[in-house]
Amino acid sequence: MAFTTALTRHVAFSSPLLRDAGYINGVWTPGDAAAKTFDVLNPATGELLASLPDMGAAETRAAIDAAYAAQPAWAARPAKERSQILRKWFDLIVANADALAAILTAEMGKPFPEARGEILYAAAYIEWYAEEAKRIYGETIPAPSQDKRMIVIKQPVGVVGTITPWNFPAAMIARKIAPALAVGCTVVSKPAEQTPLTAIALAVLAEQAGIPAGVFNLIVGLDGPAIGRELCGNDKVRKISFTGSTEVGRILMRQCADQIKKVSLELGGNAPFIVFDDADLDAAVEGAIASKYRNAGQTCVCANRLYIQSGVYDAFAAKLAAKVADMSVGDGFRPGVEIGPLIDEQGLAKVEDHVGDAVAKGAKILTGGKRIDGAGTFFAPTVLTGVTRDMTVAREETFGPVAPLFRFETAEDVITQANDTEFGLAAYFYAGDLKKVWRVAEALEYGMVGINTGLMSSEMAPFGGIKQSGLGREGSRHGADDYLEMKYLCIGGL
Ligand SMILES: NC(=O)C1=CN([C@@H]2O[C@H](COP(=O)(O)OP(=O)(O)OC[C@H]3O[C@@H](n4cnc5c(N)ncnc54)[C@H](OP(=O)(O)O)[C@@H]3O)[C@@H](O)[C@H]2O)C=CC1
Ligand SMILES: O=C(O)CCCC(=O)O
Repeated sequence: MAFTTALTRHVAFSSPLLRDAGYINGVWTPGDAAAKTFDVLNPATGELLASLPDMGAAETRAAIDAAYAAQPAWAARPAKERSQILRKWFDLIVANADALAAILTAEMGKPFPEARGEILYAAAYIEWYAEEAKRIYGETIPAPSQDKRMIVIKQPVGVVGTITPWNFPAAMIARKIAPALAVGCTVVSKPAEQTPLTAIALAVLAEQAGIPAGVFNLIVGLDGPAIGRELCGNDKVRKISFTGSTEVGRILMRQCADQIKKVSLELGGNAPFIVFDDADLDAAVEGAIASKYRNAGQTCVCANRLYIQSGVYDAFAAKLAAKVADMSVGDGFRPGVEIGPLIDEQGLAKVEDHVGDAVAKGAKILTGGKRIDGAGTFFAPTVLTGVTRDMTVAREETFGPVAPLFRFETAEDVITQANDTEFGLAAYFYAGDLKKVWRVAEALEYGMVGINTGLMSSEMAPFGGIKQSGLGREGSRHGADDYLEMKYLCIGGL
């Protein structure tokens, strides 16, 4: 049986959106590996949700061939037509938001309202790039002589391979596929093994929207490395777009080097969240909760290190701990739950390890600090004080609901500490003084800086990092550039 009653109990109304297959060249196919399957579990209960075909390199190759064959005709369509098809996909996703959110909560664990928010966030990227499809402008350049004209046109890069993580099973796919399809690329997409069902449901709606066969292909499977090797090594694929760990990003970049394949990488973070003495403290606490505990702390832009200036350290810690202690933890389908399970045992073990290391080196637990016994992979939302830079939480992304509070004295000192990491994705700070706001914003070595806010993601803004947090930007008008080649035309003899 492909889908279990544990799944249909939650998502019975959305079963028309589910298939127990990958999607290659417009056909739902179990692939050559039909005999092999893999299990999708609900992290809140440990229950089996579905068994899916475990596809690998052979199916990936078939999908690449289909995408390669479909690409010229897709690119040749007027931009307005591609735009209208994407717009229809957006409309269908919004119309099915509850059903999609139920699938997402069942396989990933985030609370249902948060899952619904993610579905609408994912849809917003599709809407945005449906609009941008019509605005891929070139340029004319004043020529150095009268007999010439110089023009730049933009063309799609070709077939794109996307590899995405489990923490945003809808949004990460949407923000890669939408710009790719909008500008005329075709796609072979591989979702994380923990969360393939949301991807399948999005593909079902893509088919209904009229996205032609071969334009969007989906491979589901356990063997990420084998699928990745095929995507990176196959010369019909012209670009890889990846979101996930820095470690895997590095592997993919190396694998793409042989063919000088384009890469977009959205990798790990180690976000500082700084609260200065002159900040609005209540707003800073709200911002810290929004940034730190969103998705149970499992986002690459979650605050990872909270730096609090001495004058407000104790007051901030007390206010934050009081609110965090009240957060409701549980199955994401239960009304009122704010923190769902972590994705799996491995994720839970990493969080336990970070807290254990901090406590062993002298940190104090104000609230939380331990796993919650039971079937699911739950960790109590935690606040740690007395945290110092020799602790693992200072260097590594925890990816869990743990707020470690560091104390600092001066702006110069905190900027040095905040920048003392190989990562450079997101940073946040709360301050009142305008001069300080500018100075600190400019000094932070990050791709994105939230100032007096803990949430800044939007399809309208360029999302991405510097240093070892990645290459390229997703969202905004800049996000389309990652899927375009520039071609210079020089017309002579005029
Ligand atoms: N930037 C971000 O948003 C994310 C960061 N992370 C960070 O990474 C840590 C580990 O999480 P994890 O889920 O293991 O992240 P990974 O980077 O391992 O997984 C992300 C995606 O990459 C695939 N993948 C894994 N190995 C390869 C490979 N060699 N070649 C091609 N694709 C591959 C995975 O497939 P499969 O699922 O089949 O293994 C999945 O689809 C987290 O604790 C967190 O710190 C994790 C997720 C997202
Ligand atoms: O962790 C991630 O990579 C997803 C980022 C979510 C967001 O867009 O804010």
